[in-house]
Amino acid sequence: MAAVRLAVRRLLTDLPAAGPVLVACSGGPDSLALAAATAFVAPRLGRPAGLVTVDHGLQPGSAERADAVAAWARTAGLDPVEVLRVRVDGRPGGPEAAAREARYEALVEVARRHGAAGVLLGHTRDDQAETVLLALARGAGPRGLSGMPERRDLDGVPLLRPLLDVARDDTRSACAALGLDPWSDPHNTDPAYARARVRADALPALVAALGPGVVANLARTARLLAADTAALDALADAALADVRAGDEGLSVDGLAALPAAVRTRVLHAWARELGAAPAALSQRHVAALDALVTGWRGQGPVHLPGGRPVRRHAGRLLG
Ligand SMILES: Nc1ncnc2c1ncn2[C@@H]1O[C@H](COP(=O)(O)OP(=O)(O)OP(=O)(O)O)[C@@H](O)[C@H]1O
Repeated sequence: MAAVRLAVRRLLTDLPAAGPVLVACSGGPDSLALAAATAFVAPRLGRPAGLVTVDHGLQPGSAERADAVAAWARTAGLDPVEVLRVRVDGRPGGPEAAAREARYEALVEVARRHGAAGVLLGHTRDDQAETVLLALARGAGPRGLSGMPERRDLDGVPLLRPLLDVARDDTRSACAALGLDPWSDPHNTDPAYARARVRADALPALVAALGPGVVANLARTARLLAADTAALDALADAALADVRAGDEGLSVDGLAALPAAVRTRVLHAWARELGAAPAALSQRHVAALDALVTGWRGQGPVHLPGGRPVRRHAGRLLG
């Protein structure tokens, strides 16, 4: 419990914005331990704290579970406490992605309504290690290997992850020590999901082969790469401003003079500006844009996701 409380205390002490924090709680062990720690720590720091639980309506008994989480939260002194019932069907993508999208939409709405300083999520160090391993396996670049950020703004609402350096075993022990009975999400153990297989098989195999430090080390790699990625992103922001050729696209000479790591980030940012959806924009698109600069042999336009063509003409990239 001490580790979880300390992590929450650190986050709340450093939080600049006024207003309540809202714990997003599924009823699972990680977010339940987070909610319990927040209920303890926040009043001592003079910070109002509430809880939000989302009922996706996808599993039998989900409404009762959400109500039980909310009832517990009220007894723990959290206020406001809200159960948000969301509709998941009719959204694109698989059911998991649709549920996540609906959940984040609802969390942002409730945070805005309460003028919240942030929404607290229960991702742990183990979740971070799994994320890094999954990213490595799909050949991700430094951004993917940076894992989940400790803080990110979604539509102006800070999403905060205070437990990224807390072991999952600690959240489980904290729940046990408090006599809480967390809910087990069947998806977490369903081998149909890559993350569940990493959790059940891949990470334990790595720990067995390389030692117990592996989980913390993977999370550390994420932190190191997050810092480097942020620095490169800042350089790329400045470089994009430098290579703009007025309204006439980007200067090829300016782009060619940049280090590749900065240039590909500039091209990625510019493609997003031109309307390419980030999720659809792959390394392949960016490599094709880069080839217009560094591998020029008179090739035709590059078609960004969404169909917009980018061509090279008279020393410029035009979108
Ligand atoms: N139904 C929900 N309602 C509110 N918040 C949720 C819900 N589901 C997930 N979250 C938030 O998102 C975080 C990550 O959820 P996810 O299901 O990916 O992870 P988890 O490791 O199973 O977490 P937990 O043990 O808390 O369920 C949770 O810790 C919680 O903060």
